[in-house]
Amino acid sequence: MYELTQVTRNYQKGRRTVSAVRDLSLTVDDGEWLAVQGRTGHGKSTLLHLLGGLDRPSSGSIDFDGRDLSGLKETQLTRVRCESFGYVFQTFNLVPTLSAAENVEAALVPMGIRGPERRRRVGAALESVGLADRMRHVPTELSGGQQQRVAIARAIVKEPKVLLADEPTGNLDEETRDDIVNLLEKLWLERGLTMILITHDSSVAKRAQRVGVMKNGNLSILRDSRRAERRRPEQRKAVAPEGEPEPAS
Ligand SMILES: Nc1ncnc2c1ncn2[C@@H]1O[C@H](COP(=O)(O)OP(=O)(O)OP(=O)(O)O)[C@@H](O)[C@H]1O
Repeated sequence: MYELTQVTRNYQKGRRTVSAVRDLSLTVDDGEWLAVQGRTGHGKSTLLHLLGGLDRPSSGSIDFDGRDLSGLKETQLTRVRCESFGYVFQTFNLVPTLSAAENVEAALVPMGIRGPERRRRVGAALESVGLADRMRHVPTELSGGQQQRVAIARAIVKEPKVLLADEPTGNLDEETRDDIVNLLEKLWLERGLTMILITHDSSVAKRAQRVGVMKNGNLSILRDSRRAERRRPEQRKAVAPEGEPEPAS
């Protein structure tokens, strides 16, 4: 799915060059769930933006399903973003004047999906996040957890291959956090998504198949239970103790 080779993303801060991501090489399997932890300012969001085609590397390549994202023209990249990637953010990023259904629908407009098919997909997406009865509510009429569910519906309504989530539970209380992680896991399993999730919360990260830590722009893998899970998927939740760091692969 993803093959990152020696990816670096530099930013200019006055005269100083900051390498937010530095010489990072990483492979992400089709259908895997990778959690990324790390202290603030160590490049997690920058990595997620690069994976989602929202930003381009200063050097190195990001191969996604056989295409180097860094070499695509803007129109091609927009298309890949639109069709293949769903995004979920800490602050939900819903349009305040639009209803839940309209917020979800907005993701389908650039894809040219119209009429009854659009309505069907919006209804199904809101139903799959448990909000079929809140379609006409605007964000201020919804709780934080419900707003994040709308944002998740907006991400999955496109039927993307990849779900990229930046601190999706960062603004939620513990109980709501667990509900949202359960929902993300259900969608990941049901839809065969590749899921890459940034979190400061170890109790969220431990639910993933693979956990990495970003430090100074590079990623070290702390735990990898993909092989064990492939053998015994029904025991997924039973696998897991944290291991020693090893280089990203
Ligand atoms: N657009 C930008 N322009 C300049 N510097 C940036 C930009 N985006 C990120 N940086 C810098 O790159 C470094 C990594 O930032 P990034 O947001 O990726 O970290 P992070 O690990 O996601 O942090 P947090 O947990 O606080 O979100 C920081 O030093 C940040 O100031």
